[in-house]
Amino acid sequence: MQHDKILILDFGSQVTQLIARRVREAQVYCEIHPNDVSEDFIRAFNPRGIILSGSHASTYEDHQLRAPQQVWDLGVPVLGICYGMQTMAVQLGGSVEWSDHREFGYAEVRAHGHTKLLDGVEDFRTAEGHGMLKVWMSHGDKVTTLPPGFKLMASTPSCPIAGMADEARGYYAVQFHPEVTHTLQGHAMLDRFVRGICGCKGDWIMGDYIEEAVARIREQVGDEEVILGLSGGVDSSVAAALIHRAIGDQLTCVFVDHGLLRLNEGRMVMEMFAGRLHAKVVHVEAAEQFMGHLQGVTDPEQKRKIIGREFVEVFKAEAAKLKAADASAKGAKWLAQGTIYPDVVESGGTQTKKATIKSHHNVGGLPEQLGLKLLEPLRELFKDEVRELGVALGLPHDMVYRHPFPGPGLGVRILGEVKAEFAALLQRADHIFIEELRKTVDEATGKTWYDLTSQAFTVFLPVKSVGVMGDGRTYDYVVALRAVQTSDFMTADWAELPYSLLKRVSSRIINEVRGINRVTYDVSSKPPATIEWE
Ligand SMILES: Nc1ncnc2c1ncn2[C@@H]1O[C@H](COP(=O)(O)OP(=O)(O)OP(=O)(O)O)[C@@H](O)[C@H]1O
Ligand SMILES: O=c1[nH]c(=O)c2[nH+]cn([C@@H]3O[C@H](COP(=O)(O)O)[C@@H](O)[C@H]3O)c2[nH]1
Ligand SMILES: NC(=O)CC[C@H](N)C(=O)O
Ligand SMILES: [Mg+2]
Repeated sequence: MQHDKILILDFGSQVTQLIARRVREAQVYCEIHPNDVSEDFIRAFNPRGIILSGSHASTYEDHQLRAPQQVWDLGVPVLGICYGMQTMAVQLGGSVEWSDHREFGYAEVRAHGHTKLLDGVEDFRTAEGHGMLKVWMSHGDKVTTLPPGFKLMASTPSCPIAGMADEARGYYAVQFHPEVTHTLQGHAMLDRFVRGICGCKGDWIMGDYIEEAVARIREQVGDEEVILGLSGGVDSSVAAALIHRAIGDQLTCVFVDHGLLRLNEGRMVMEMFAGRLHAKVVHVEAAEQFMGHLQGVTDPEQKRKIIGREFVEVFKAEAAKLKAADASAKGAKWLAQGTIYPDVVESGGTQTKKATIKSHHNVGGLPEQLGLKLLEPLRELFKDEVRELGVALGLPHDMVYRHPFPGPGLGVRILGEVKAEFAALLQRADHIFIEELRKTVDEATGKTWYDLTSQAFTVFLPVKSVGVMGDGRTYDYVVALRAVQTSDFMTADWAELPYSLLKRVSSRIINEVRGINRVTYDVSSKPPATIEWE
């Protein structure tokens, strides 16, 4: 199926991904590519419209950072946002200047004249009858001369040209950021642009996408065998359900129990996938192997490396077994992964060198060592689209809306040396915390505290403290509860859980988990802390 497509050219803004999110919410397919893609690429992409993102750069300092000429030759509508507006102005004959008045944050913008983009889109009206918009601004430079053919579309007192349009050519530009949620009508504007102005149909719907994805997987894979690392997390579960829908028993899922999973996780995953979906799942009991190699190791990075290495070992062994068991000696030719669009965007192009805070581990990097081709059916989707797809595939809501769980599991939630007895205590304490979060409804929003937090878990501290229970002295371990709210996991705030909830969790853990006599709550944000403790 051919979808109508929007091309987003990225000039390096921090919020380019959000443009794509908003366009997808308007049910229009779009992709983000670097601003300097080749003209052939643009022609082949065949967009119905193009959006130019913001940037940290200035047009009068960086003379190379421009939209390719093809953008203006293609004859499709173009929307410039912030730097995208400034480069549009400069490239089409207007001008941009440095301004001593920087605007950062909330602003009120007045709409001028009638344009297809802003007509009827407003937050309030002034006494004089001007339509006003509440927006988010982040700029120092501004357009000072309109390019020929353009008219004024919006202004603020300090930025007289805050929006401009050449409607005959379908060119629109705004100095503010419609992609961030602080711009209240931003969603409406982007929807207007992609559907109303570019004429995209709005055919990007997850329920319909299943059929298309299934056909594509069948075509790619043919009659070959696929293996997939199944973690019970959202991405790998949805990938498994989708691939299973496409090729049935040609898919073998490998679920590795390293002894560091959540309570009852192994049973839950097997019931779901083997029991309900009738997918082939190999349940690898590898607790001894992982625990054996972790014995005596206390350094967090070393623990992560060992766990990553053992994942690879298990996979190699399972792939070899599969090959040996296959009478036709074909064996698995494909490794499926739950890679999603943010993974693709974050690992592509414009990344700067960053310090290693911790080495995240999953089974990425496997294909080279295994000699398998890579199957990544979710690589075009954002997390919430993956979730919608999961629901459309019939996975239960609770599974699809789970908090993420790191590959190394409880291995990075037991500080210092990992021991089976610590894991057993932690599993039970964590289970109580999650159960109470799921049960407790916030009156103001009507949502459970599980849904109001992005990630919540319990950390085991290998220190003992003194307590008193039933008139006797206890000398037992301490756990910390952690609950955070975040949209991207790059920064996070600790969640302001109700005291009554914390009280119930604490008293249940201390009463029900013998071996723990003290519960604390982690009140650190990221940064400077990280979400996990190791
Ligand atoms: N216990 C495991 N057994 C098999 N594969 C695993 C296991 N843990 C992690 N993986 C693999 O590592 C990948 C990356 O893990 P990651 O936690 O980023 O994603 P996820 O578990 O699929 O989803 P979520 O982000 O919701 O936890 C998984 O998709 C899965 O293929
Ligand atoms: O698949 C994963 N493998 C890992 O090794 C790993 N380490 C951290 N995380 C998750 O990443 C997010 C950010 O965590 P940090 O603030 O602790 O770095 C949080 O959601 C963490 O749970 C991992 N996920
Ligand atoms: N966010 C942006 O795109 C800013 C563009 C430009 N550097 C300015 O400050 O005006
Ligand atoms: Mg996971």
